[in-house]
Amino acid sequence: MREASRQWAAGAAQASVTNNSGYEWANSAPFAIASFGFAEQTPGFVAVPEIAVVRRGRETVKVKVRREGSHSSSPKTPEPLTRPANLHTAPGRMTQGRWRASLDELLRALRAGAASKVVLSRDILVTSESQIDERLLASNLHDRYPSTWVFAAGGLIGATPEMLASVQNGTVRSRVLAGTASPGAGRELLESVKNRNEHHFAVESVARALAPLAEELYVPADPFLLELPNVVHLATDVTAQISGASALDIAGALHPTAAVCGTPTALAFDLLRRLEGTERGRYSGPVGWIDRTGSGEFGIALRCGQLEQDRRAIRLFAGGGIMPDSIPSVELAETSAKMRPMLEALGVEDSRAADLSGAEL
Ligand SMILES: C=C(O[C@@H]1C=C(C(=O)O)C=C[C@H]1O)C(=O)O
Repeated sequence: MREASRQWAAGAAQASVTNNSGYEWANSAPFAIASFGFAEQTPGFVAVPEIAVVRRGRETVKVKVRREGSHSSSPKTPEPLTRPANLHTAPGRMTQGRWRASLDELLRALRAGAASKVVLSRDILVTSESQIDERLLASNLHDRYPSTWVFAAGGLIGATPEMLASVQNGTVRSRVLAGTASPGAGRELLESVKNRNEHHFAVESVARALAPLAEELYVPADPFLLELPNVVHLATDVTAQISGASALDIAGALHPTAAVCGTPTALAFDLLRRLEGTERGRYSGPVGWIDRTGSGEFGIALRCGQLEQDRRAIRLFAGGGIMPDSIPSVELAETSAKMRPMLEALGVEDSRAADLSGAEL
């Protein structure tokens, strides 16, 4: 991410911008879309669209980018949206059975004091007889989960409720989530010591990463409830004033938070790498956009799936924070609930049955 930040700062600064829109903010064009791996070795994805339609509130701007020496291609007429045909769910690399076995081992390690919290994830594979149309998925996610940030970057598509870093003229906002329950169980969630501790680790990891960079830092004492159609989360909005750092720099400094890795970071990372039988890729990494001035938004890539090369399969991921007193069946149900948005967006009718059919217990 550091390298991406350096290259973007050097490249975008040279862009000459003609702004006919009448909107001041359009001077910050061009915009890049970027997504990075959970692990540092995973290749990232950065794209500067030749034509981008950028909307802020009610204001819409069409941004055209022409690279020196390249001819601008004329835009193609978009194909109509298509639904995937004959969807089938299959076990992922980390089946429910493997996940359970890993969870048991992880609980033993946590109870022996190996770490305080570790996020353990699993995956399922959804295949289709036709190519999966990411525009349809993004549009369905946006309709059903309007309070989330919907993304599609290099075949990684999802609707995340968690904002790693939103940066606008030196003001940084981070929405930290950790601690999850079924919709309607918010009161119990707020009173649950296990969930409050789990949440505290995540907030602390964000505050600790921002503190050395920030001129001002505000961390609310208590979380609020973020209600979504599939789950309810404990949430804390951390804000800071940081000058001279771009959205990429700040997202890079924050990642990985304890919401997706654990506490302490290095020990949790080693444990999850050993116990997760899947490669996370860009799931749970930073995903978002940045403009020429360094302002931008990077969410954490959650509630998402990665399209396979031929676009006839998509791998869905979900995880949860494991604490020494976690109850396996509750944690498993939580990962199923977190896969629901993507299964619904694909048009899988019974998402619970679909997850189970991909389970291979
Ligand atoms: C890891 C995921 O979600 C994260 C873990 C949470 C938890 O353990 O309670 C809650 C929100 C996210 O920070 C995921 O959705 O895959």
